Parts: sequence; C-alpha cells; structure tokens
Amino acid sequence: MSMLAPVRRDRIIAELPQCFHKEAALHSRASFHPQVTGACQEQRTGTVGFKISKIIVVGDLSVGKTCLINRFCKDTFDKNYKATIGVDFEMERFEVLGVPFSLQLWDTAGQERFKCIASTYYRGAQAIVIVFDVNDVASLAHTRQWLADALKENDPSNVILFLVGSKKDLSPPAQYSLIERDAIKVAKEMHAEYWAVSSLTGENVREFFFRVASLTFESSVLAELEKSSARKIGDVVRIRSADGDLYLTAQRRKSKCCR
Ligand SMILES: Nc1nc2c(ncn2[C@@H]2O[C@H](COP(=O)(O)OP(=O)(O)OP(=O)(O)O)[C@@H](O)[C@H]2O)c(=O)[nH]1
Ligand SMILES: [Mg+2]
Repeated sequence: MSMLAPVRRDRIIAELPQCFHKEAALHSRASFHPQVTGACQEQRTGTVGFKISKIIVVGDLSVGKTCLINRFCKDTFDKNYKATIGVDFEMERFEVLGVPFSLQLWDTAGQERFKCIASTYYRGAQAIVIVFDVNDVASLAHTRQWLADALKENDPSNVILFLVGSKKDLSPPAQYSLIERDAIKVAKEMHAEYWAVSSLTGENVREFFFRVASLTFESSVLAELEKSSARKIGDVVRIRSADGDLYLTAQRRKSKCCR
C-alpha cells in the first residue's frame, strides 16, 4: 500500500505524448509499445511503480536549466540569473498508464568552477537532458562535450538522451530555423530526441517533461519485462575491458579536477 498522497491530476499520462520533431525523435510511434500497454493493463510492471528514475540536466552556464525545471515543477520564472552551485534536485510524481512513476530531476551547475561537484552526481541516470540556448551557437557546439562527460558516469546503452534548445522566445523564426537545422543534426549524431522550449512563455515545457516521463517509463517497463523473461543469464555479469578504462578515466578526471 502506498503511503504517498495521490498523484496530481495534471501529472497523469494516459497516452504517449508526441515527439517535437519527427526527424530527431527517439521513436515516432503514435502510442506506447504494445508490450508496455499490455503489461500495465495486467499489472505486470514489476518494480517500476516503486522506482525513482534519475534524470540529469546538463549544459553551459546560463542556458536556462534551472528555469526549465522551475517552470515545470513550480510554474515560476525568474528573469534574474542565479548560478546553480553544484547541484539541486526536484521530485516529480506521475502516473503513467495507471502505474505510479517518479522522476528525480537533477539540475546541475554549468559554471566550470562547480562542474567538478556537479559531475559526481551524474552516475545512475536513466535519461540525460543536454540543454543549449537557441540564440547561442557555441552552447550548441558544447553539448557534445557535456554528453561525453555525462556518459563517462553512465552506461550509454541504458540511458536515453534529449537535446533541448532553450529560450525559444528570444529567437525570431528565421533565425530559429537556422539553428534548428544544426541542432537536429547534432541530435541525430547523439541519438538524442530534439526539443525547443521557452521557460519564459512555457512553450513546450510541459510537453517535453511528459515525453521524458513517458519514454523513461516505457524503457523501464520494457527492461523489467526483459528481466522477468529470465532468459539472459549471461547478461547478469558484464565486465568488459572498456568498463575498466572508463573507471580509470573517471579516477583520473577526479584527481585532476579536485586538486
Ligand atoms: N527570455 C528567456 N530567458 C530565459 C529563459 N530561460 C532562462 N532564461 C534566463 O537565462 C538566465 C539563466 O537561466 P538559468 O536557468 O539560471 O541558467 P542555468 O543553465 O541554470 O545556469 P547555471 O546554473 O549557471 O548552469 C536567467 O537570467 C533566466 O531568466 C527563457 O526561456 N527565455
Ligand atoms: Mg542553474
């Protein structure tokens, strides 16, 4: 029995929210995977309903990561810039296809001097949201490095990626369409889903987080179904030489940035 209060009515997801742009979508199916719908109807979602999925939000300083989270979680917008120091997080509870599902949204610092603290919280993410400012091409170019850093702490095959262009309200349509072309290219290279949002007006913010919750939920249920089919015994222990390298890289990075 759950001790928690019921999920807010505006956090109930009954249908798969659609992608922002078909060209750079994780998938463009019109509805949830049939196996997922079936599992939810038959209450075969295992531990998914008790899980909290970690989502990390990374990107250059001042691109609007904190404002994006605050717009969704608190429906507020602050026009003054207050740098995030290290990390912050917000919890959001959803109900997807009748199953409770929680997201822990980790808001990380973009400033170089706080990056070392922030990167220690990257581990164990189920989704990585890489934010850039649609009015700043350099911030788009830097997204590759943000992704590389976040992937050092996570298993690339188990994490889903979103590339988010922020501050859309400041970009005239003609200028926006130019950066969108580049952003879609980057998103495709990364295998990320592309979104453009405005935290000032709220445009696409709710739609984006609903999509994050839905796709994370879908992948959690599919993983649970695969696990319970108990056929892949060889998958239990996966020690590869590449993992060892990653560990060394993380150690080296840690000793360098914290000295
Ligand atoms: N016009 C407009 N301004 C925005 C938007 N989102 C954020 N801003 C402004 O951009 C500045 C930086 O926003 P933050 O959300 O604090 O940026 P951040 O990415 O969290 O920065 P760090 O914490 O330093 O990494 C603030 O002055 C915000 O008001 C937006 O959608 N539109
Ligand atoms: Mg911030």
